Amino acid sequence: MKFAKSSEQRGRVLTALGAMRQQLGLVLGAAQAARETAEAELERLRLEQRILRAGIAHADPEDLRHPALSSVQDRLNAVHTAFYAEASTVPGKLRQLVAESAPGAASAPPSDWLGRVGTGKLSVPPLWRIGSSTVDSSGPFPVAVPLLDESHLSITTAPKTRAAAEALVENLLLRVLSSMEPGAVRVHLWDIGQLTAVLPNLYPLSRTSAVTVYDPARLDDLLDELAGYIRRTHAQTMQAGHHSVRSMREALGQRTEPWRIAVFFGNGEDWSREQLRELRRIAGGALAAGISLIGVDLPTMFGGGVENIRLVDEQHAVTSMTGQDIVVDLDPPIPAVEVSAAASRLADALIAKQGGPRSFPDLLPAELGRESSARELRAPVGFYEGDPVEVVIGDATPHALIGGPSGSGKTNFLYALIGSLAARYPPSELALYLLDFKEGVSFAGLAPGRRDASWLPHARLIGVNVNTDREFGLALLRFLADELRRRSAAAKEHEVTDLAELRRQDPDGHWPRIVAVIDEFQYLFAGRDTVTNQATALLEDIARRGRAQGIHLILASQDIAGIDAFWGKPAVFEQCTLRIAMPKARRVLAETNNAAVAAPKWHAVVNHDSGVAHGNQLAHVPDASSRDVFSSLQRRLWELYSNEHERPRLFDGAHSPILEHVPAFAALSPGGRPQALLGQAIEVEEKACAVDLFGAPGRNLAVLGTAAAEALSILDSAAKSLGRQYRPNEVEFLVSCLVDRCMPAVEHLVQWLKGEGHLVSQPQEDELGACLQQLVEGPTGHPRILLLYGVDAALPVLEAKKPGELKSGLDHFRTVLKQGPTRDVHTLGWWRSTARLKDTLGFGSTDDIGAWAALDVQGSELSQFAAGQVVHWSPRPGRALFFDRSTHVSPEVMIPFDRPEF
Ligand SMILES: Nc1ncnc2c1ncn2[C@@H]1O[C@H](COP(=O)(O)OP(=O)(O)OP(=O)(O)O)[C@@H](O)[C@H]1O
Repeated sequence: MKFAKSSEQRGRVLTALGAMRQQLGLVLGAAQAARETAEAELERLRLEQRILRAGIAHADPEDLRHPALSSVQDRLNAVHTAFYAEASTVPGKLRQLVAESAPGAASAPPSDWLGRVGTGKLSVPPLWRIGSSTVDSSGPFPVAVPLLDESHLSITTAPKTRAAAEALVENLLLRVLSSMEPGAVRVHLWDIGQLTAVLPNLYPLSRTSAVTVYDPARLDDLLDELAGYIRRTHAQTMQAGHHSVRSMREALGQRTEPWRIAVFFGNGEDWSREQLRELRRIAGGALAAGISLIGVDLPTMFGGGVENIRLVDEQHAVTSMTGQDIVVDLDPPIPAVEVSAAASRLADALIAKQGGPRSFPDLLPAELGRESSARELRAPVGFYEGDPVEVVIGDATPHALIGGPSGSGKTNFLYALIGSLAARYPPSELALYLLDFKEGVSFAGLAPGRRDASWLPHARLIGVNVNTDREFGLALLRFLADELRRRSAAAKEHEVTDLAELRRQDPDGHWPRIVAVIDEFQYLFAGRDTVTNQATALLEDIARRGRAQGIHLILASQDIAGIDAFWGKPAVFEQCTLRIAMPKARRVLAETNNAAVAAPKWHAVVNHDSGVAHGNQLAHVPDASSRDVFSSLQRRLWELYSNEHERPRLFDGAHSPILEHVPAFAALSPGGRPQALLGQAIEVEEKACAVDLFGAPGRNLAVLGTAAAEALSILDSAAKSLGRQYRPNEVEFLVSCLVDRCMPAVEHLVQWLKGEGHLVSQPQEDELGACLQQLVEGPTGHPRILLLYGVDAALPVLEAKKPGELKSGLDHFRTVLKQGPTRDVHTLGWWRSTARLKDTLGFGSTDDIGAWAALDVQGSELSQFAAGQVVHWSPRPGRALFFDRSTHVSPEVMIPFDRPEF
């Protein structure tokens, strides 16, 4: 049973194996057959190839005997017939294609369009006619080449065909300029050999922006311009999320930039390696920026898309569009007079459209305050050939440097910029801090004035006449550095790195971009002193870190002086990547960039590339600073925003404030810790310098120096401000004046104090000793303020001891200074020299004078009263140096209040 089963199994296996063998045989047989067929086909194709190469007439006799010949011949005959059947339809198809792709002036005969103004706006015809060709009896068909947005063109001439090449280019340009609306296309012409004009018939257009002719020696200028333009447009289109000007135009449905055609007439000679490299680079990026290049006899091939036209003779050419075998009959040149007349008409149309020279209102947007500054600030400052030229303050160009000699229009430029920005961004998006170190009041009009009550709502601070108050510049820088820190901290808290992100994360925060304009900023560095050192450190910090936090500097100066000021401070200079050069400005742009030398009056070279030539953009800056021009915008902005925004702080170095007008004085009232106001602090915020008179040793004040008006002002404001903090009969002023010419002023103060209901006693010189003794030895009682004018004059009397007495008046005075403050007796005294103060204090410590205000006293004399530190102080009228050891690290400059003379 078992045996039967296994033999059955074996039989099944053998059958299966047999079947498989048969299948394999079949497969192998088929493979063999297929291989033979393939080999025969290969043989046939090789034969076909040989015959095609040599032609049947010259074929190898061996091949003519080849068994596959007849099948090869059949196939070739079939292809031939099919080709000619198809070819007869080609001219017709081409006619149709050109009619569709090259409408109007792009292909029609000149008589149809020459002299008419084009209307093309958003798109350009893809093809442009250059001539025609004939291949069969069906007649000529048009030959057209791609250009704008599509391709570059490379033309090579044969001997004696140069004029034909020029006519070809001229015809093409005329077709383009006549198809598109005025201003839509700009042509740049450069010819290596032409010392007169290139394409002279187009000359009428060269007085407009439509055609610019470059001097043969200034190829670099053209290359720089094109490279700079490509760079700018690239940045702009990428930022807007597009890869080319064309896609941006199509997406936006509006033209943001004109098309450009740059024509280079070479002569086959070599260019410098650098120029060739630059040209190839330009060719690579040009089409995306809307630039087409036309090269005639150039020693290089263009990168990017290019079509070639090779002139065979004066009327004929072959092109890469049509292939080597088709000869193109070039369109005949248009008569010169007709070209000139048409060019004039196009030029007139463009000029009419551009509407002549632009003025300040043309810089302003249709609606005020619509832009957001989250990413950057962008505003036009002028016009080039009718088109606006913008300034961008943002990531790549966080800070600006403006230079130009006196009278070249820097201030006017600043007004144009400020106006254009303020009109676009509301004050919640843009805060301006404006400082002018010039002797003058350039920005004063932006603050409320007597003639015009309006102010610029974006301005937070306006500093004028600060030429002698370098400390005010320092104060502004300190303020900006503090704001920088505040913003950095907020950014850290929200875990973001820049202003745009911070604003996204903190939509309710108030984070405007801050623009600080400092005119004649080099004053900050005028002197080898602490102001210069501190200003340098602060400026570097702000310049380096301001970009991310939306704090921007605009530094203006009369060129050399300003640039020299950067010696040893390259960080600031390098961060100012936006350069504005007024005509004849030197050293604002890169060393080899001479654009400012050639800039006409009332123009500026705007350069966003650290002054390198390819970044040059020339702009005519409209008059923004003459009467009523800026102020009419200011009034509109003021009407729009002044309700929600405070008026700017005006710091005018030429005018000292009046005590009674300052907010710190108005805020004083009885009840707190008494505070003597001495003058105005040189700070961004309006703030007074004050001494706290509390019950601790040293809470006395010494005024030092001979400048009587300032000394009187300081003591006057100290007394009046203290007076405001006591109720009637609460405090006693003991007033003694030992300087005759100051008597009337002191008397005036005494009357004022009495009028306020305060107790006033006026000890005479010979009573002073006894009075001082009384203050020390008598009962404490009510607070007393000792006001002593010209203490030094009293010293001889005070020093004298009365017979039988152990202590002199001076001894009592020293005790008053030492112990008085803890007994509610504070001395406010005026010494006319530091030596006399030293004499007064004797061997005692200078600590008893806890605060002082120095007038015409040299800094070196003051260090002993400032804990031994080096004191930099060059006395100047109307200013004092103030130090309070309980609050100051180092002394600060102060402006004594204005005190009417008697
Ligand atoms: N673009 C302009 N169009 C018409 N007038 C202008 C223009 N720019 C400046 N001006 C006029 O020229 C004069 C000098 O200009 P501006 O005060 O701006 O020069 P500046 O370079 O700031 O000179 P300085 O450094 O001496 O102050 C002013 O009277 C101004 O009105």
